[in-house]
Amino acid sequence: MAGSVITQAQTKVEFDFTGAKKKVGILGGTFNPPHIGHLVIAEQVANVLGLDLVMFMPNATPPHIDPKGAIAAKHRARMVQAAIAGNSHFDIELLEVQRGGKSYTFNTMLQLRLEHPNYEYYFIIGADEVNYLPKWYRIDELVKLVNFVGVNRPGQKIRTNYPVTFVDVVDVDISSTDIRRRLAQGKSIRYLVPDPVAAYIFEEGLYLND
Ligand SMILES: Nc1ncnc2c1ncn2[C@@H]1O[C@H](COP(=O)(O)OP(=O)(O)OP(=O)(O)O)[C@@H](O)[C@H]1O
Ligand SMILES: O=C(O)c1ccc[n+]([C@@H]2O[C@H](COP(=O)([O-])O)[C@@H](O)[C@H]2O)c1
Repeated sequence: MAGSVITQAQTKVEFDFTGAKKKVGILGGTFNPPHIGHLVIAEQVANVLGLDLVMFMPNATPPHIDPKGAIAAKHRARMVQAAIAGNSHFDIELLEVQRGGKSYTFNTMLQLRLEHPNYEYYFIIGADEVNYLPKWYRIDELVKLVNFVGVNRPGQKIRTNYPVTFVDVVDVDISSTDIRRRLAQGKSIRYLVPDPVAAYIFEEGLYLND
């Protein structure tokens, strides 16, 4: 009897060690600044797909857009930290900020998969990025490294031939562009970003002269 209990326990430990991969979402972004839309999509995708964790990953230099107007990565990373504080299944991934240069997702995911062989990755992107996937660096190889998860975004129709899992989220019509514009015009951003992010923006005087 005791022997079989021990055998069962040993079998279970072996199964957990070798078989069960952690399901980890990644929300990559410029986060210039992070806003409620980011938090909503991360939370709802995690909930629907049963993710153990979502890593918010600020880039260093965005690979495809003119970085003019993107404030220093250290500010964007601190704002992400402030935005996710208090949610135990959100965390920050600083690999791209530490590596510097253009943040190509293919390079990042190769590195992360080497560092965490027991993680299965789900890379979350909004509809605008889903439509842009054909232009991503080494996209045909990248789709084999991660599971892409696409979410709806107001004003964006989704069209893609790439393997993307769609998760329907509550429409949140908020963008970093609009928040920067509001700040430059002296308009309120309250409830568009978490309070600690707004506090950081005002303390540091970010975006006021855009
Ligand atoms: N309101 C939203 N609904 C759905 N997806 C979103 C939303 N906001 C951002 N995303 C997605 O989150 C990721 C990171 O977004 P990013 O940091 O570039 O914010 P953004 O609001 O798109 O910024 P910007 O307006 O400066 O382009 C992207 O994949 C983007 O599509
Ligand atoms: O690797 C690429 O070619 C690539 C092209 C466009 C976007 N990305 C990544 O997609 C994420 C969202 O990008 P953005 O510009 O919408 O913040 C962010 O992690 C980017 O680094 C990556």
